[in-house]
Amino acid sequence: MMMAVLKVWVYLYLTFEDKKPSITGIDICIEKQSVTINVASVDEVAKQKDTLVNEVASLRAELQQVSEDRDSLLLQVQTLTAEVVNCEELVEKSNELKEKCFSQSNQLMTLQDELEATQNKLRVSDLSVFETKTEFEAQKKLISELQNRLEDAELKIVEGEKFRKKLHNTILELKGNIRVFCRVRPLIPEDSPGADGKVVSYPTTTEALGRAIELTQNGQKYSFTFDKVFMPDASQEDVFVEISQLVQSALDGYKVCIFAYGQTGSGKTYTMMGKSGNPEQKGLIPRSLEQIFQTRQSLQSQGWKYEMQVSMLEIYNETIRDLLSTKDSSRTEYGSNGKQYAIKHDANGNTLVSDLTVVDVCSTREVSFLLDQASHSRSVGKTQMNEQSSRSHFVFTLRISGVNENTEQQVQGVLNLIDLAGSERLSKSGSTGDRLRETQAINKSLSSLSNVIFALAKKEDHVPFRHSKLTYLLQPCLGGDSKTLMFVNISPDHSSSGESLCSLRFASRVNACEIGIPRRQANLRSFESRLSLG
Ligand SMILES: Nc1ncnc2c1ncn2[C@@H]1O[C@H](COP(=O)(O)OP(=O)(O)OP(=O)(O)O)[C@@H](O)[C@H]1O
Repeated sequence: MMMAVLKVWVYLYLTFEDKKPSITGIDICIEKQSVTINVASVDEVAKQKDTLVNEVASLRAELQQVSEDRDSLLLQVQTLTAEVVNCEELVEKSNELKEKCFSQSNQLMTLQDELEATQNKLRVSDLSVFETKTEFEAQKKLISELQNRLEDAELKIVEGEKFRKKLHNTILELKGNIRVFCRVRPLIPEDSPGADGKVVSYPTTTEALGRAIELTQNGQKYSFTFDKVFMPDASQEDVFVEISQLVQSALDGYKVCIFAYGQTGSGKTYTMMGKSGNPEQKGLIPRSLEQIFQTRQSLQSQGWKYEMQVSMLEIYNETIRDLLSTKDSSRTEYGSNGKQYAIKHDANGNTLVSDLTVVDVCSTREVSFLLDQASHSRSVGKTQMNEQSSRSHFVFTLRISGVNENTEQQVQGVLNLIDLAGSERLSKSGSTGDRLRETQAINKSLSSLSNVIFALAKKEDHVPFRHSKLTYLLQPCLGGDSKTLMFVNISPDHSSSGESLCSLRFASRVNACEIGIPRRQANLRSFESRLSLG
């Protein structure tokens, strides 16, 4: 570009310099012509002059044209110079871009290398993913196989556990002992502050697991073993599962008796009745009834027809009260005449309480209604131990009479479910006046129970069943041929450790009692319209 501009300059200069001598020559020539004016004719001179003037004019015009051309070329030169500057900038930019391009192409090459390396890696990964996938599929198959095996094994365990329980029950039946289940309730807000639940512990050795309990009192540890120990986290369902077979045997014609023993507030009512309004917290009584009515339904297909009768009583201050009686006056045994509610046992070991209201029932709903009715009638008192302490022994009895139309077989079973009054000692209950009398009466029946247990454990000839209404009512369960289970309920509160120790000691003695082998009441049809209390 620079070269082009230079060339234009040189051309303009040369053109101008080229014309300059001819113009100067013309001027000289004119002067010379003037000198020779005398020689040539005026006309010729004039002619020559005109010619020269014209020539000068044309040369001037030509000069003008050249100068204009020069100006235009100068303009072009300026434009071109500006363009050259632009071009130079562009060249600079282009150089920069070239450099950039170069570095980027370098980068690109590096990236390409990297891409290639990554692609190689990807290829390798793809391969390993494929291998992993294949391995995963194999593992999945293995897991599914193991799961199936586990399910089978679990099923076998459940079956084995059922079988174990059955054998265990059979062994216990053959031994003829009263079975004892211990249940420790969780700590509740009402427990004394600072209670840390460390009073009770549970040994974990294979033979002790789920059966042993240790209680620490004044730094000393006392160990007990029962047929089953339920820790505080055991649900109502967990507990029911363990007694469901026993309940079932009432339908097979056995006398079954389950009672809950323990100090006030230890969880007896919770275990037996549970909390109403919450299906998960239903106790053993409602659950047992549900199971019995369900099984009754399923046994129909085998030709069995059952009739069931319910009675409920409480022993309060050594007095029997009929909880299902609709007449207020006849609710206690001294209501209308002193002969009411006399306890009698027949030769078959069945118990009858005279004049007690017995209601035929066909469904769980009917029994629930009766349970509500009974709970209203129950006497509930207040002591320092438990705001809503039940001060009476509650006895629920379901009599079952079954006939098989196909085999003509007849069975008579009884299910007694008993929630005993609190077993606390007088000094601790803080009772005075009426409450003291109540506590003494409760203690009398519970100490009678203890005496009966002592006598049975020692196999004494005379067992003092008649010393209290409770023991007399329970005579067939404690000394006869029924399947009897006692729950000993324990509070984990450290302030209850003394009472808990007494309860556990008593329960141990109960557990050692042999009451004989349970006898099934089954015979061929000779149907009685009313069953006596078992
Ligand atoms: N296993 C448990 N889980 C949760 N709460 C429980 C459990 N056992 C007992 N409780 C609670 O502890 C409190 C006392 O229980 P409960 O009334 O059953 O004692 P109790 O032994 O029947 O007393 P009483 O001798 O006065 O009848 C209740 O509030 C009950 O809900």
